[in-house]
Amino acid sequence: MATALQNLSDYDASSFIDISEKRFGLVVADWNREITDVLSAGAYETLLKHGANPDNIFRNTVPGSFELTLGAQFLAQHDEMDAVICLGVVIQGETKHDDYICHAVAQGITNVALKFNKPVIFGLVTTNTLEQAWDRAGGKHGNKGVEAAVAAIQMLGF
Ligand SMILES: Nc1c(NC[C@H](O)[C@H](O)[C@H](O)CO)[nH]c(=O)[nH]c1=O
Ligand SMILES: CC(=O)[C@@H](O)COP(=O)(O)O
Repeated sequence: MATALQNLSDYDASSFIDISEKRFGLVVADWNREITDVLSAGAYETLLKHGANPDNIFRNTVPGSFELTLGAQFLAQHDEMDAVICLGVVIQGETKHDDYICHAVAQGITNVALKFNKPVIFGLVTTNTLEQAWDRAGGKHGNKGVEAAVAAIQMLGF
């Protein structure tokens, strides 16, 4: 279902588990920082809203979305880390570079989740335009950071 038909910030919290003792890593790309900061705030506030302890949320910044995978692995490798949320914004450029980044990050994050057998969430905004990115960072389509935090909570209750 396209994001235009499913607001990223709409969800049903009725089945959420107690996350007060869960430890979350936030890995945030510094590229497009003015947007990724909004995604990060959305994820952080959603975790707190549903009972996470702020002392158990560990935010780290990486240079760009391509580095999200290694940043996620740095955190996921620790047994005490329960879930990792990766947040970035890749906006189509003049070349195919954005395609390579997005595909590498999607596969890389999947590999880290499978390797360490824990939720590693793909919170990557992959758009054609800056406007589309803002639409998914607190705009008309909601906040991808909220969606990513909800996915982490839901997977911890799997
Ligand atoms: N163009 C975007 C990038 N590019 C940088 C890469 O992610 C990476 O940091 C670089 O290739 C060095 O390894 N990153 C984004 O997050 N968003 C973009 O739109
Ligand atoms: C994907 C990006 O925006 C950046 O890494 C490269 O853009 P471009 O393809 O215009 O060089």
